[in-house]
Order: sequence, then structure tokens, then C-alpha cells
Amino acid sequence: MQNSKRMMVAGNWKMNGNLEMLSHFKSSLPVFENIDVVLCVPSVYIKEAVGANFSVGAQDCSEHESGAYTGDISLSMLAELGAEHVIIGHSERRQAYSETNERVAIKAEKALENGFVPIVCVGEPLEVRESGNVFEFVGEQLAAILNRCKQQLDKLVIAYEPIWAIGTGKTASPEQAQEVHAFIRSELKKSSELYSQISILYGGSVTDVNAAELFAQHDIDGALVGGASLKVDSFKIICEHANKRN
Ligand SMILES: O=C(CO)COP(=O)(O)O
Repeated sequence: MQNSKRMMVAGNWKMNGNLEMLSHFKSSLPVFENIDVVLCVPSVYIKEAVGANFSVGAQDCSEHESGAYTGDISLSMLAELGAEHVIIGHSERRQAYSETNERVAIKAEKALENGFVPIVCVGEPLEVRESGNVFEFVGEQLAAILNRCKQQLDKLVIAYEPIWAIGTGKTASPEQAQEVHAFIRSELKKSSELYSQISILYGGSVTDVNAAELFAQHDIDGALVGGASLKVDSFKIICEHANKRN
């Protein structure tokens, strides 16, 4: 039995793209009736991205509301531009900007308070997978998030992105991904009766070629797509696969 919730396909452009590419996406992506399609563009493009057949997300947010935080962008600013989703705790930010589990959890909590759908990322580096400690590592990341976001868990989206699969072309096998998704679901179950309503996306070298077999897994509710979200044709095919599953 598949979960009954809607599938989501979210594109993460990271620091890529330009206005011309955005305009191409806006005019080319059709409506997908059965799924939520989100494009997380660099923040400077959010306002321009709004108004097409997809929702718009940011790739990070500040945990502060305003003040002397040079370079930060607050949730209320992102909301003003029209963003409804926000990626939080992406491994690139955890690694390059030293974002701790607690800071990620605070951002997720603030995002929920501000009416956003936070897409909160978890996932292990290669050495953790090789040492057999995936559940322990992901479990700790998740615990911090669940602890802070208890009140509105049904609004949360979790993205499992094993770091060794990001941008490497080496995707987790459907079985490897399903195993961790089932673990995440079981942890969610301990925290909330709403566990079955929380979408768990898979991210890490998702392409138009491997999306269907990933989406066929019981606990995979969609994808967070990096490289393949930069080409409208591949992103569209991934959306079509998700749309068919629902
Ligand atoms: O980091 C990712 C999405 O957030 C995944 O990136 P790739 O799809 O390029 O591996």
C-alpha cells in the first residue's frame, strides 16, 4: 500500500541559473494535477519566479527576524517575495557554514511559525554509511528537528539526502533509500500521530532515469532534485513520474 499523501517534487537550483533560464521554466513547466511542484531558486530570483505552474521556495533562511546580520535574509522578507517553502539544513550549508543540528532545528521551527513549509534535510556522509551508523547519525539529526517542531509536524517535509549521493551521479539504490525512509517514518511515529502525513523526499542524483523506481518505494514521497532540476526537460519527466504514482 502506498502512502495516501500527495507526492512532492522540489528542485534545488543551488547557486545556478539566471533570469533567462527562469523565464524558460515559467513558460515550459505544465500543471501537474496530482503533485506539489516546488522550485527553490536563489533568493534574488524568488519574486520573478512566482506566478507560474509551480510553488517557489528559498534555499535557506535566517533564524533571526531582523537586525545586524549582514547577508542574512529573514523569513518575513522571503514571504514578501512570495516564497512558500524553504530548504533548511542542506548538507552544503551544514558543512560549509557549520550549521549544527540545533541551528537547523531552530530555523525549521521559525519557518513553521512563519507559515512556511520547511523542507528539512538530513543525511549521512560516506564514512558514516561505511561504518554502519546511518540510523544513529540520521536519528540524531531528526531528533533535534522533532523536538523543536512537535506542534506542527504535519506541515514539515523531511528530505533524506545521503551526502555521498549528492552531485556524484551515485544515487542510493531504491532499497537503500527505502530502508532509511522507513527508519525516518518509524522515528516520526514515535513523536506524532501525524507521522503518516509527513512527506519524506529522497535527494541525491535523482534523474529522469532513476526517478520512477525511487518513487515506487513505499516511504518515498517525492524528490529533492539538484542537477536534474536545471534542465526543464529532465525536471518535467521527474514530475511526470511522480504525478503518475499518485
Ligand atoms: O543536493 C541535492 C538537492 O538538494 C541533490 O543534488 P543532485 O541531484 O545534483 O545530486
